[in-house]
Amino acid sequence: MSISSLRLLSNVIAQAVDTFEGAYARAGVEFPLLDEAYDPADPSEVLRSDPAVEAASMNLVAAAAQITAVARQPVVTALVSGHAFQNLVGLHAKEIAAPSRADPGLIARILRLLASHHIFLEVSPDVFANNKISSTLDKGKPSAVLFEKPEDRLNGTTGSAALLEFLGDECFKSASQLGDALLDPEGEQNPMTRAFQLKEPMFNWFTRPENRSRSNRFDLAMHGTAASEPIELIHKGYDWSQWAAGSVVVDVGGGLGTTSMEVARKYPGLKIVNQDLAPTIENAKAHWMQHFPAHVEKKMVELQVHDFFQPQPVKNADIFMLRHVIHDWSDEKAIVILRHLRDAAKPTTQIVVVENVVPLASPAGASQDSSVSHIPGAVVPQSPPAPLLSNRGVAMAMLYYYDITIHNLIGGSNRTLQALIKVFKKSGWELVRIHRCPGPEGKCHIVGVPI
Ligand SMILES: C[S@@+](CC[C@H](N)C(=O)[O-])C[C@H]1O[C@@H](n2cnc3c(N)ncnc32)[C@H](O)[C@@H]1O
Repeated sequence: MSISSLRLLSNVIAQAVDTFEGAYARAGVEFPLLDEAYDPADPSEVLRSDPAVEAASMNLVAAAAQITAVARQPVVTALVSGHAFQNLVGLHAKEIAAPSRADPGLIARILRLLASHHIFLEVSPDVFANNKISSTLDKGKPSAVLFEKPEDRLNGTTGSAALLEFLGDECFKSASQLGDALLDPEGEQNPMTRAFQLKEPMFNWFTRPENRSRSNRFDLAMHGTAASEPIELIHKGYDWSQWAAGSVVVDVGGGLGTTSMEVARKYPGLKIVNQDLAPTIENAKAHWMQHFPAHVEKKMVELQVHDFFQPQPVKNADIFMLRHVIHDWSDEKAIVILRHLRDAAKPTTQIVVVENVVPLASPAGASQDSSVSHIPGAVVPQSPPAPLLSNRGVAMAMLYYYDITIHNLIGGSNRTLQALIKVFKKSGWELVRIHRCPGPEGKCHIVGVPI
């Protein structure tokens, strides 16, 4: 990369800063400070989801990461990346070292590492406080209460802390086995199976009584994905209004039913069937009674135990929705799931797969290739400014981290469009349309009809 490319990157950064400055000045609010606690309702945080601010933020993150990669010694970048898994460990400030009976010196060193990544503040030597980033994980309870009843620690939280715990536990421990599995082609290929000595896939293992707290944490963690992917996005792609009252939406592997609940709130005439494994459906019943009892009382939602590797019992579905489900599984298993839905479908049934379509990092990456350009929504409308990577690099890193994490846990993958088309076709569905939701993550609603 030449010096002029560095200049181009710094121009991208300067332009993004201009956009931030203009938007905050016009709204008359201060830009949020990192040293303050996080409050999602604060106008300065709300303004972050303004489309222009969001786009500028993506460019700024991508350019800042790219200019860092160029400017820093390559070996230092490689070594810092090699330690990146440590960023996933969320810890409290020094004063809770006593109830946790951890070594306060070690706690301080870990917190200092996090503070160096702008997570927590070291306000004076060995004294740490929350900042905006660490406070997103606050469980809202004093540490004495948390340690008195650790099994209740996540109750009543948004799910962000549950998601981080899941990343630091099952995901991190599984990731430690990825290299060994790769270099042992004759041995066990699934990193989580190696790490936890499993005899069954993660989700079946979760249903064991001794894993109830892991399963509860996972359900809450999935609910917590709403923090980075606002739940209203379900209305910003697929057109739910095309379906008359009485139409049946089956949320396959729906978890607590967070997404179908949002659909039902806006279209209360739709009948929801939320399907999942038994322990999750038990949690889903409590979740719906707490958050949308009216729909339960009107019998407009059925919370049904169903294993999606078995024939689909609902034969009158208008929509089968699968959010973050197909990406959990290998092609072979995803085809079994979708084939059961195809066998139960009416000619007019649609499937709506809610997940990301992975852009390649190559120059053609964002738009995929011309063989798919006839599919509405296949081509990404906007390319990032040069010389940013076509997939916006580190600004989209989460997508690629999750891709590898899903592989480590259960052998699934975040798929490219071509891979999705293939899986749809092999299970009797034609991928007809993609709705790209606004926002940094680029979540897609991928629509299929029976072949
Ligand atoms: C990644 S989560 C997504 C949950 C939900 N759709 C959401 O977006 O929050 C995958 C879901 O698939 C469920 N699941 C896994 N194996 C299953 C099976 N064999 N049958 C039914 N559900 C299953 C899990 O319990 C979990 O709730």
